[in-house]
Amino acid sequence: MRSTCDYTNSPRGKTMMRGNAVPRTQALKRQVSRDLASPSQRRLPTPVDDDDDRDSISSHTSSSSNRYGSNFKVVIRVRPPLPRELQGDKPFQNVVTVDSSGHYLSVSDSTHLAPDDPSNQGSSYSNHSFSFDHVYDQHSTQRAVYENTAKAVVESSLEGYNATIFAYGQTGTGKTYTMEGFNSSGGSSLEDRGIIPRAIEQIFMHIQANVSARMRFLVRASYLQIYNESISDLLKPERNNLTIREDKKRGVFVEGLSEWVVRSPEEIYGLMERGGAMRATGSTKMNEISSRSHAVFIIIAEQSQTTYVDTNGKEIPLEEFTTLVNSQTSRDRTKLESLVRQSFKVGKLNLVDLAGSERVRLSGATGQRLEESKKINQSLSALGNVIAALTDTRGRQHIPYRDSKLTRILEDSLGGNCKTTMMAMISPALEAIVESLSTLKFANRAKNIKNEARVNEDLDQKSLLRKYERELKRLRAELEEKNRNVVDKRRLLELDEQRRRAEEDKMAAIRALEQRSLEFMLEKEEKKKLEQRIIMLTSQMLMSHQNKQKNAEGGGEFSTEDPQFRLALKEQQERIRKEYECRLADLEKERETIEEEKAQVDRYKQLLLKQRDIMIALTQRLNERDEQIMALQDELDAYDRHQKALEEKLDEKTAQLIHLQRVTMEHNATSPNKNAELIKALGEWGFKQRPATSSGKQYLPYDQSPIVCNNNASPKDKLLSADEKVEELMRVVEAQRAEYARAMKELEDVRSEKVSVEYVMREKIEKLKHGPEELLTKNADLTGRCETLTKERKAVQTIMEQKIKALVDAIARASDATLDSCGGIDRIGEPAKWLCREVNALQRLVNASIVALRNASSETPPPEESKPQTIASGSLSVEELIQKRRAQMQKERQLK
Ligand SMILES: Nc1ncnc2c1ncn2[C@@H]1O[C@H](COP(=O)(O)OP(=O)(O)OP(=O)(O)O)[C@@H](O)[C@H]1O
Repeated sequence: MRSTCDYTNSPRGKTMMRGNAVPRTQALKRQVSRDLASPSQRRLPTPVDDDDDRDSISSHTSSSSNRYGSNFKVVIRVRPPLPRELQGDKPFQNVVTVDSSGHYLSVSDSTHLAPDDPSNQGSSYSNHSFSFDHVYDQHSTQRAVYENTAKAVVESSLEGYNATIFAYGQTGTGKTYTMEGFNSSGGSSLEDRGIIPRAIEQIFMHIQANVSARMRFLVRASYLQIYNESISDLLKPERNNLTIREDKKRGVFVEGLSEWVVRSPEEIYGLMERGGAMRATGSTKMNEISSRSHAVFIIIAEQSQTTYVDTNGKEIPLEEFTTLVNSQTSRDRTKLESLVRQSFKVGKLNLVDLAGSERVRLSGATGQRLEESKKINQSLSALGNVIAALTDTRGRQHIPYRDSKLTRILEDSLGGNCKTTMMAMISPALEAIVESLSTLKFANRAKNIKNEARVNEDLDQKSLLRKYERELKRLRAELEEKNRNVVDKRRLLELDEQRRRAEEDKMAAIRALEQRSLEFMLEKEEKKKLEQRIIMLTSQMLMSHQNKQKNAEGGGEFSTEDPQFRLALKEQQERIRKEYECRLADLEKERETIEEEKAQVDRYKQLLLKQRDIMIALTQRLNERDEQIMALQDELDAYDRHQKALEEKLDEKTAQLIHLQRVTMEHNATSPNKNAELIKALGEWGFKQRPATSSGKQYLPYDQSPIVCNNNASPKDKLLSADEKVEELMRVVEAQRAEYARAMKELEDVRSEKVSVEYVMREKIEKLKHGPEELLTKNADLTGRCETLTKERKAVQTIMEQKIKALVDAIARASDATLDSCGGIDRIGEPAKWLCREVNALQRLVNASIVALRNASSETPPPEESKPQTIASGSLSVEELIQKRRAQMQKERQLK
């Protein structure tokens, strides 16, 4: 029996030709055997006869090519036979034939038989032909699968579409291998890389090629698995049992799923590896490492594109816009922001590796594997139901997306806003023919799903990239603002520095001005002095000139015997002497004043010392007072204690007295019982009772009562009767009353004395408290006055020194002038020499008085200042000056 099923001749894959078409079967059989005989000439077996074949193929092709623009593509991949299939009990039988065009495949369960094989006669035989967007045979490489199928899907995600690639198929057919590229037999190479790593590379290559100032990208990734109908985050394993939500803006999404921003393929590989390690896998008979969960790797690529337009809205290149910006002032630049247009696109790429359907009989699953198997098959059957509902020719009805987590997550990808590619994997082995056919039929049905994909423009401003851009813009503005502030601060500091320098310059100028005016004053003074000196010298010169004239008239000889000369000289001497005496008298006066001041300072010092002593004495007295106070306090305490004791004693006595009075009164009422009571009371107080005597006298007198009397020792006549005793006691009471009054008085005295002592003490304490303060104030006053006096004294001293110096200079100059006018020291006569000596003597006197002045005014004069022969301001003494001058004049003479 032979049967042929053709799933190829239907643009929507719905029209299936079933039945027993015997004549055509023969032809197909021949065709298949031809293909197998010569792979190079392999052609697609078609259910139609040879003549119709080409037409049929072209129509398929056109039908298939029509699908090229579809948003839901279905491709098949036939994996190579596995070692377990090749080395099984039965010899391996390949049942899948793939057309060389890469769009068709046929599955035949008798392909091992030659068409003319006589053993084939009468055996059962079936053939199934399918057409898909692409069919990869077992020789197809990972690269070919990616380039021909996945690349376009990834590209669309980069254009802003939602895109999904999901691998479907029986367990062990190569889903994980196709998606990830892992080869369990080991020896994985770069060429083995599957769709996910290649997609990542493509995404980052695209970014690298397109990223610019106008184009920015942001990539983030998530990884989840659906295991036993529970969603967990593979990159955050602690996040389990996640729920699926849906909203108008985001569509269907998993709440709480972590998203990871990635900047390089390496980062994303890291995530893949981490998630892959967390994925549920297990070993089954069908697959050594079998995925027990559906895994979804999500890559979201966001991109922002900036365009610039001119004021007319026409797009302009960035360079032109930059020139425009640079030509504006900073205020106008903000207006240019309206000429910047930004668009945001968000593309989402779902890379789904489904768990494989399995027949429990074949996989040998038990226990946990069996449970997993059931759940996997359940969700895959829900996926089948969704696809069936989506492709139902009766029109769109309820789509049971909510029947499983898988269909819910893939809602957008199945019939929604997405460009989807379904990759169905099959095994070429005969033993898997049932599963392969089931997969192919499933895929064939899925071909008819229609998706409506559109670019996800981020109109709601939800994209992360937009948020980042906004944040960046804000941060940049902030940075700019801060920079501006920094600049302002720097400028402020500069200005401050300039102001400070200007202030310094101003102060320096003021100081210079002050200095200059001081110098001017000094110069003025100097000038005045010079003028005086000139006047003086002129008068001297006049005099010497007259002398010279006279000398010339008298024979040209200088005569000291001339009475007129002598008179003039004497006058001159007199005048100088008076002048010096005058000045000396002034100096003496000033010296006296200073002396007085010094004496006063000494007095103040003495006073201060006294004050200090007083202070010390006061402190000592204070201490003594403190001690006194303490002692008095102790005394007072003692008084208090004494007073208290007296009071207690008095109280006691008063009580005794009252009682005695009471007893006496009662006794007076002649009551014998009371008498006994009195006797008892007396006994209690120490009055010892004598035994009764015949005479009725039985009480010792009071002065003997404190002593217990010996009967034999006490004369009977000294004993008292009761009445006598009472009388005596009355006397005693009286005496005690008097004693009490005295004690009271004493107490009063003590009290009053205590009060007066307290009062005196308080007074003294107050005095002691305030006494030192007053003294301190006085002391401070005195110190202030001392300081002022010291300052004044110093000022006077300085003035004196200046005056003396000026005087010395004047003397030196006068003597020099005198010498000059006389023509040198050798030329002057005796009187002039005498005058010089006088001058020198005067100078020495002045120097001595300076020293005396300094010694008098300074407590510890510096040693160099105490040199008597040195003038304070100059380094030479008067004698030295004269010597120097003489040497100079001698030199001049020699030269002449
Ligand atoms: N195209 C191929 N080329 C070479 N080896 C392949 C190919 N496809 C699958 N295999 C190998 O087949 C075995 C099973 O593949 P894989 O694990 O990918 O299957 P699966 O469909 O993911 O299974 P499951 O559903 O159980 O997880 C692996 O050893 C894999 O290396």
